[in-house]
Amino acid sequence: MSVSPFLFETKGLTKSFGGLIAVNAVSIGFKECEAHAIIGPNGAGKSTFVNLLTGHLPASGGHVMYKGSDITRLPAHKVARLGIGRSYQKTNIFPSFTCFENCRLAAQSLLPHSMRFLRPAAAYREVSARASEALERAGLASRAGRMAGTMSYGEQRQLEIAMVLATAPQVLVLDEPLAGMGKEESEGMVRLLQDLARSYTLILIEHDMDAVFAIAKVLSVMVNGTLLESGPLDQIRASKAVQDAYLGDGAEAY
Ligand SMILES: Nc1ncnc2c1ncn2[C@@H]1O[C@H](COP(=O)(O)OP(=O)(O)OP(=O)(O)O)[C@@H](O)[C@H]1O
Repeated sequence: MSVSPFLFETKGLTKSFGGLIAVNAVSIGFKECEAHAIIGPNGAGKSTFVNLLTGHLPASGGHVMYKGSDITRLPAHKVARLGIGRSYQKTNIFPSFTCFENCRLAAQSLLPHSMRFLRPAAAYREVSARASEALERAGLASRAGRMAGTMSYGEQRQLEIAMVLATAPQVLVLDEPLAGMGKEESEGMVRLLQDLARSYTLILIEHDMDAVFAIAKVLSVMVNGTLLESGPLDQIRASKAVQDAYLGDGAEAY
């Protein structure tokens, strides 16, 4: 039996909503510690695809493989516990809690089973340490005691990333992390994601093509639920099919 070169992989993944096939037999491989962006016009099926990847939606067909195991039927909380962290298009924080408390809650929610046997004080220390590390990694150490809802929009999106990091993931699945950000905030987020791409497997949905080109090493292009092409940045940039369908004259419209 051949060993897959991929950490995370879909095989013929399909999702229908009634008569609409939102994701149509999509097979994509994600290598360890590689930044991989999924791009495509509105309605191409990108969010549905990552919802299938992370167990937030049940697949109609096909498979999701992680470290050689079939995880297609696992619910979202079990997928998360395997080390697949996920952020959402909309901010998902508790605004009246501090940044530290938000991260601590995130860390606690995915406490590994092994840690459930720790005494409460030791578990509290471990969870607090994870929360502090995550804030530091996301560039928010100085904001630990700040009430989340009083921060700028850009910092709230950074906090969301910190909350995912607090769950000690190996894979980060980020759905439009730059959405709604101004120029300066976007630049800060790109730097953060470039840094994270050095230690995590990053799966990114993003419409900002400058950001995608600055962060991702591999691109997969979806159009109308199907995978048009998947490959290294230069291959996708040079692809006639991709230019015609997506990156051509109208690319900036997305
Ligand atoms: N829960 C649902 N029920 C019915 N149709 C849905 C559902 N979720 C998504 N769709 C449809 O599936 C298609 C793919 O949507 P999806 O949100 O995955 O696209 P997308 O590429 O993420 O778009 P965007 O870039 O605008 O976020 C669209 O036609 C959408 O209307």
